[in-house]
Amino acid sequence: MARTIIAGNWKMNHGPKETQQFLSNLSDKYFDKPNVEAVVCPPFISLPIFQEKVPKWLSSGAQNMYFEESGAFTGEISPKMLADLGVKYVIIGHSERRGLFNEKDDDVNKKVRIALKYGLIPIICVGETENERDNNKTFEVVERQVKKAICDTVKETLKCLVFAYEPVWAIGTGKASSGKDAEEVCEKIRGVLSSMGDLNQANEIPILYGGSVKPENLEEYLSQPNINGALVGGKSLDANSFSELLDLAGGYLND
Ligand SMILES: O=C[C@H](O)COP(=O)(O)O
Repeated sequence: MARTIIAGNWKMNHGPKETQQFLSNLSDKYFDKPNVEAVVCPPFISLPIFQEKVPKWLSSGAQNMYFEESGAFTGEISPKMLADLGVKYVIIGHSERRGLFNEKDDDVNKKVRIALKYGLIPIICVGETENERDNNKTFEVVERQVKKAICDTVKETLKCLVFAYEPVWAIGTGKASSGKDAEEVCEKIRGVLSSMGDLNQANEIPILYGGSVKPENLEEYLSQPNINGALVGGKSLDANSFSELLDLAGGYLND
């Protein structure tokens, strides 16, 4: 059974000062829950202060990275730099990277492979646009994204991956997918993973849902057999709502 993860993606929000404030607000609110792994992915510039102040029960992630180790790549951050800083996770292939920065399946694959080389756990984002959904292309798109993201990775590394199913139309729109619809796609993702490795390995891979997750709808996703947590944007920015999500997940899993 895959572990449960609640991961916050701050996107381009919270510089070092706000990061410090967030962590100090969070420390008054939340206590370690052994059954839920909590992750926050701040912007690059806030990662050092986050690493310095983060409580033991909270893990860090980057929101992106480049697929080369070093060199003349102005403005980029390498996997080695993230690993040296002690960052644990890295989001790869978020739809904002794919859509706004023209990131292709092939780039995603290169990033996944080098992340694994440096011991970073990739949170690989997949998901269809509204137009693709309207044209019944959801399964086809997601299957392609999953397969391409991990092609040429060794079978043994499958267990080091995390996937996030984020329908593009649900991100930041307040138009969350229903639990049932998200489950169908996450079940499909697990099936694809199983066909590329084996069922046991596939069952160990956390598959998160992302897109307008909030305390009011979290349980709808956690109650699905193939959804193992959430990748949260807006509601992870504030220590109150983020800790509420963690508490709800911890409480739900204990019931
Ligand atoms: O990475 C997180 C997702 O893009 C979801 O963002 P959201 O919770 O603001 O819809």
